[in-house]
Amino acid sequence: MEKNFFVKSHGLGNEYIVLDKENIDFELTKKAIQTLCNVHFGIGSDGILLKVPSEKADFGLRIFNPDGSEAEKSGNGLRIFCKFLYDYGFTKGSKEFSVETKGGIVKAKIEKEEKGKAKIITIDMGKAVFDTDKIPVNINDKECIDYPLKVEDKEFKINCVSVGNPHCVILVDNVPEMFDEKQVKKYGPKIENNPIFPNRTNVQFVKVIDKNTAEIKIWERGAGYTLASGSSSSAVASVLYKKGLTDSDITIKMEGGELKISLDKDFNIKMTGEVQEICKGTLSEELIENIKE
Ligand SMILES: N[C@H](CCC[C@H](N)C(=O)O)C(=O)O
Repeated sequence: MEKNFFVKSHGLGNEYIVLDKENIDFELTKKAIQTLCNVHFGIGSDGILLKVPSEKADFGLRIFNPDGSEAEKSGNGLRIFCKFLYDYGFTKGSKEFSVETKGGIVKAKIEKEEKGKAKIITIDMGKAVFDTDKIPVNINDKECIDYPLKVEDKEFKINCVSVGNPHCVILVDNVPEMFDEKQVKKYGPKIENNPIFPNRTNVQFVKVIDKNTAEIKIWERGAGYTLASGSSSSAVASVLYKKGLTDSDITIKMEGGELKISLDKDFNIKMTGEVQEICKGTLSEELIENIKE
């Protein structure tokens, strides 16, 4: 692989740049991440996936948001990373392997390939956790379900969960006006940065369609409005199942496409969906010089 080789892929329109730490000759600083993710000064992306060594799993992954912050988990990011590992020969043909993330070790399975390239991937996203001290959410209650949160002129009933990264799930049935991109972009950051979330949070606005289908709009921590999110889909499915609003197998519909989520009775999550490579190449010397400044 050439020095500073990169691949850019997307999972349902939520795109990432993949880099291999052993193959780049610059530090992935906050400035480097922000530049690479910027569509004008860099490649443009919803985040960076950095392949790193692991002692505990077959592979290691660090996930960075465009604002430079590090995420514990990313569902689309994991599917994109596992496609990269399989397509570029790192798994030596194996279709099942493990990946260590900041939010725990996950198992991956290449479900479907076409011409030797991974197309559909299932990720065991780990277990949904509702304990407020583990999410974390700074409120006195042990769990944060239907908790009233005032945000400017609105009061939301929030449901918080961690799937490795923190999520704040809001059903729109009593705030139907919130199922709208403009409204999500207005209130999303105010919730993301609310002081009850010491590590900030991802935010989802949810419309339940039936017992096996929900539709969501997403405001991501450190990334903003995105067309799809695997960890958000996992978080929403867990909250809806816990509240008895849906069954344990659910399709989450998003602007960028849909993901299949299945839960067991202990809230262990499986997520299945497509991934597509967009482009690959090497970062130019001039870009790297700018990043290093
Ligand atoms: N912004 C998220 C990470 C990426 C999540 C999303 N892209 C996904 O597919 O899960 C966070 O800071 O927790």
